Amino acid sequence: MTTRVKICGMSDEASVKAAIAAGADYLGFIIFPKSPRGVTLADAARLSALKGSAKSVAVLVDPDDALLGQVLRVLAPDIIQLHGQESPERCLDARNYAGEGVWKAVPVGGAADVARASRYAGFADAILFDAKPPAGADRPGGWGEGYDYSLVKGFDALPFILAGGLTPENVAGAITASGAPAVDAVSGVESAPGVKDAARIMAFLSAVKRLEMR
Ligand SMILES: O=C(O)c1ccccc1NCC(=O)[C@H](O)[C@H](O)COP(=O)(O)O
Repeated sequence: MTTRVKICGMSDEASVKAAIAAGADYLGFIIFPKSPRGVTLADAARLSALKGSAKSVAVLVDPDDALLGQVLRVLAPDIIQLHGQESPERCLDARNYAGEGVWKAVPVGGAADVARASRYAGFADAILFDAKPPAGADRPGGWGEGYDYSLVKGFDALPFILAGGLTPENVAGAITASGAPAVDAVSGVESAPGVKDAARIMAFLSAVKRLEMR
């Protein structure tokens, strides 16, 4: 089975080119100033122009209508990923600003969190399961923390993407444990927060492809 891959936190041309060369399906642009990988909309648009057949994902945290409008005008992303406290109805609103749909990030601490993600069925197009951020964190994602990936196995209310602590070293095991049809990495393909590592991006994609060939 083919597993889709999103490399998130694109902030420079070299890493966009590395992700495309490695075969990434989605490139994530984090429009959130507190992130070490945060980019301006103008920079996201400039980098997104290099995406070729990959899809662009605008990662936003509780955006208001004004920001959604700017995102549409400047970046025109294929996907909007909502990574805050957005309700199902807010996900539905955000669909008007994305070419292909909305992904809702849901932090997973236990089985109840996974079950609660079903409430987004009919409102979002996919769930991105992620780790819970550390207490007092100033951003909701990109912490490199994992969790028990088998908790999401069998989730079928919506398509899902597995995220949270994925690395070239653990992604094959995580796919096997979760049955994920798509995976997403930020910290695991960096050499330092916000600094993408082309060799680790390539190793991540290679690990996914090796698993598919088994
Ligand atoms: O990565 C960030 O800095 C970030 C900041 C604010 C909102 C979302 C963010 N990341 C979004 C993602 O989709 C990450 O891939 C996800 O949180 C997993 O990150 P990691 O565990 O570092 O791979």
